[in-house]
Amino acid sequence: MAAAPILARRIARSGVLPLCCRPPSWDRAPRQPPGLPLAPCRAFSNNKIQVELDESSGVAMMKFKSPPVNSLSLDFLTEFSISLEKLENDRACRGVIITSTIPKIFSSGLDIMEMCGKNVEHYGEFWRAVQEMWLRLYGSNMVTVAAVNGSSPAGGCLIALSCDYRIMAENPKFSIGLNEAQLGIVAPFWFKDTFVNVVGHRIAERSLQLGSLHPAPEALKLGLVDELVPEEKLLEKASAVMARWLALPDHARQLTKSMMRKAVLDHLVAHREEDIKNFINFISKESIQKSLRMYMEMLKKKKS
Ligand SMILES: CCCCC/C=C\C/C=C\CCC/C=C/C(=O)SCCNC(=O)CCNC(=O)[C@H](O)C(C)(C)COP(=O)(O)OP(=O)(O)OC[C@H]1O[C@@H](n2cnc3c(N)ncnc32)[C@H](O)[C@@H]1OP(=O)(O)O
Repeated sequence: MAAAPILARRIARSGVLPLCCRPPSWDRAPRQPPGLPLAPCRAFSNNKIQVELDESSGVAMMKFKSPPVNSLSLDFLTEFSISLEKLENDRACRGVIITSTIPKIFSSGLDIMEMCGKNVEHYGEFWRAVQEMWLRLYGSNMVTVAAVNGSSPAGGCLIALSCDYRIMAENPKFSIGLNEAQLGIVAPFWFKDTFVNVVGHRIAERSLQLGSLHPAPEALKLGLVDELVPEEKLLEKASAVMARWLALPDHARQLTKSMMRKAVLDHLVAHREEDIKNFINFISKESIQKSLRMYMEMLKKKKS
């Protein structure tokens, strides 16, 4: 466990080469000729994320398993970035499906405790890890499909928004959205840009100002998710969608993805340090700390 902060610092300081700056790895996994025995499944599991790569299809299944709510702590974010990096560098992997092992929760977003009562150095390290995760996921050369099998507020929604395709369980009790305004905080420009790129400016403006969490059927209407399916069919559907996307030549799809996302990625890459300073200044304000504490109390009261 003591290695985690060191690892976090290492990965955070190493800098990321997002999609737009990396040479595309074209046609990564050759299709296995029919008749050969199935290629083995390779798995690696850290504390909070479990990954299984099926070499015959080139598809990895990434499952969040950090109870109680898959909150995005510094350790979680570090594991997430490392897992993405491993898959990105693995020529056998062409796509990743992201889902959760926790019933009813995809991810509860950034871990609020990482933003409460800590020192400036910690805030900087944490925010760099949030940036790193997004740069890797939004800039990934792989096909990324989010199988959203539970609620997905704020940072959880950002993960889904950063994928190429979103399928959500059709349970109206599950909601998704960038609800930062409800916590008295502000979604940074790159959360906003990712949201706008998915749902368009007007819907994003209204939803962000109100800090809305949209129940699954509403999320579908807004285009925030691409389809709803019964929960038990979610992974089957995600695999079918993945197969359709992987049927295209990798290089054409990757260059198209890069063209669509480059401006937004470049914006953060060019302003990374300034963005970290803004976060530190913002989150260190006593009024913001008070809002976050009140929000956490409200969450605890809701339980009792
Ligand atoms: C112009 C100037 C601009 C400058 C801007 C610069 C920078 C930007 C600044 C800040 C940006 C920050 C961006 C933040 C993004 C985020 O992601 S914030 C997190 C938002 N998340 C939420 O609001 C979710 C809150 N949680 C819930 O709604 C529910 O917990 C749930 C996920 C729906 C699950 O509900 P349920 O199953 O009923 O579980 P509980 O509510 O009982 O929760 C269990 C325990 O987990 C704790 N917890 C829940 N969420 C979080 C979280 N995100 N972080 C930490 N802990 C969390 C909860 O308190 C319970 O704990 P206990 O068991 O009571 O100890």
